[in-house]
Amino acid sequence: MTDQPLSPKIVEVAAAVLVRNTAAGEEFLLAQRPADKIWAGFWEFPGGKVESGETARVALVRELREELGIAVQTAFPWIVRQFTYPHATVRLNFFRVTAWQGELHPHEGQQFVWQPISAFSAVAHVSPLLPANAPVLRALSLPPLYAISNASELGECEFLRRLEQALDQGLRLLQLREKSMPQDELRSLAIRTIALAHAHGAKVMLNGDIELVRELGADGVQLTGTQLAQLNERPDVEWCAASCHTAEELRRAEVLGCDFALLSPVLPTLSHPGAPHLGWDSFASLAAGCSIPIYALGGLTLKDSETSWQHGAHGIALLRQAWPEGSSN
Ligand SMILES: Nc1nc2c([nH]c(=O)n2[C@@H]2O[C@H](COP(=O)(O)OP(=O)(O)OP(=O)(O)O)[C@@H](O)[C@H]2O)c(=O)[nH]1
Repeated sequence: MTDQPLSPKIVEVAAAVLVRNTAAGEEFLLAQRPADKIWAGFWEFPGGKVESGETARVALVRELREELGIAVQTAFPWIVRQFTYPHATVRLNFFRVTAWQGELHPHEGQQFVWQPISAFSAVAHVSPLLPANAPVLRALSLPPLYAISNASELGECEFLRRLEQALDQGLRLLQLREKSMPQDELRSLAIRTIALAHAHGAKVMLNGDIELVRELGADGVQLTGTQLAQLNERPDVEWCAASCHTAEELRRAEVLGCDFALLSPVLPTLSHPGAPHLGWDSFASLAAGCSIPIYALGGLTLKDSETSWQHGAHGIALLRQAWPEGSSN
C-alpha cells in the first residue's frame, strides 16, 4: 500500500500479521472477534477499519494500539485482498508486523492464539476463520526465498550437490528453469531434483511445462510470459506462479488465480548487462495493492531480503546467488 489516503467506496481495513520468533520457529497471531461485533467468535488477523483521512499504515498503528496495546515498530506492506460479504465489500490491507513495543493485552476482551508458520504449513488450528482469510494463510505459508536453478551453467552433479546443501540450510521453494537443456536431460534432472527437494519438505516448480508437473509429481508450474498471456484458466496444479515484468502481467496473474508472482528485473543483472531494470521504487509501485505475494527478482543477493519487504515484496528470488559454492564435503 502507498501512504495516500484511501478511497471511501469500499470498506478499507488494515490487518496485521504479527510474526514472532520462538525456539520452535516463527509464529503468527490470530484474534477472536469480540461478542459485540459482526462475525463474533470468528478468528481474524488483528486490525480494523481505516478511518477517514487515514492511510492503511496509520490505521494499522492505531488499531494495534487500541486492540492490543502495542506500539508498532516495524510493519512491512504485504498483500491486499478484496472480499464481498453480505454486509459489505472489504479491502484488507495486510502488513507483516515483525517488531513492536509492549506486551499484548486483549483491550476488547478478545482471545489470542499464536500459530506456527513453518513453510507451507501456515494452517489455523482454530475455527471458524473469517471467510476472507483462507487464501491469506496459504500466502503466508510461502517461504521468504525462492531459488531458481542454474544447472546448465553448474553441470548436473554440481547443481545437485549445491541443491542439497541449500536444502540442508533451509531452502523450501525452488524452480527448475533450464531453457537450453535437452528435454530428456531436463526430465531426468527434474526427477532427481523433486526427490531431493521432497525429502527435505521443499517444493519444486517447473518452468512452463504443466504436463511434466503432473507426470513427475512436481508441486507446481511457473508460467512463462507467453503462457500467462494465452491461458484462459489456471492450470489445475497445486501451486501456480507467473513471471511478470509489468502491471498488466501482474493483473493477469491475479485474474488467472495464480498463487504468487515473480516481478523482475529489480536491479541490473549479470545475465542481461545494460538492460533496463525497475529499481526498488517502481517495484514498490507495481507491487502495491497486489492480492498475491510477489517475489522480487533480478540482481539481488540474500542481503536484499529486508529491502524487498520494505518495498512490498513477500521475499526474494535468486538465481546464481542461490547456489553459493560452499564446502565440497
Ligand atoms: N480485522 C480484521 N478484519 C477482517 C479480517 N478479515 C475480514 O474479512 N475482515 C473484515 O473487515 C472488517 C473489519 O472491520 P472491524 O469490525 O474489525 O473494524 P473496527 O475494528 O474498525 O470495528 P468497528 O467498526 O466495530 O469499530 C469486517 O467486516 C471484517 O469482517 C481480518 O483478518 N481482520
